Amino acid sequence: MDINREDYELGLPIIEKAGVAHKIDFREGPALPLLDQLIQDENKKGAYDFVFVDADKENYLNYHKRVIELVRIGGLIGYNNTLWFGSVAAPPNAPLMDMEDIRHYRPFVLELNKALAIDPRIVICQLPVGDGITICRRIS
Ligand SMILES: C[S@@+](CC[C@H](N)C(=O)[O-])C[C@H]1O[C@@H](n2cnc3c(N)ncnc32)[C@H](O)[C@@H]1O
Repeated sequence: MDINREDYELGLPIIEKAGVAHKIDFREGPALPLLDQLIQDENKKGAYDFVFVDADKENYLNYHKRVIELVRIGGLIGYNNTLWFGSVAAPPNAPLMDMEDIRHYRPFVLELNKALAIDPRIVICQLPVGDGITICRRIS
């Protein structure tokens, strides 16, 4: 899923070169209504092995509420940017807080991180690579 087809097409040559294009069912549009459509379909619930979320940070928690229903028990969900350039652990007066994007999205990433940490349906692992990826394994 991506709101922007051009972003998907950017990676498509690599997907084709890897010989896996036939596995892609690309959906263009905002992810929230697309996910809502998917969870209406009982056959899609618990049907996915792995979901990777790397889109608008404002909606990460909304994505989690839906994606948790789609991934199977034992399956994985990855959330990108969960360190948000280190800002999630930085003091409010750290120089990086002067950057508009960092300041704006930080509360959403913090909200997600806190919600994941106490969600009894998953166990989580924070990978401090790149901008931080939280891997969640659904356990119930
Ligand atoms: C940082 S890019 C990551 C793309 C991909 N994961 C990659 O690594 O190539 C973020 C993507 O989220 C998409 N995006 C932003 N808001 C979205 C939304 N509401 N619904 C679906 N996709 C969205 C953007 O179009 C963009 O392609």
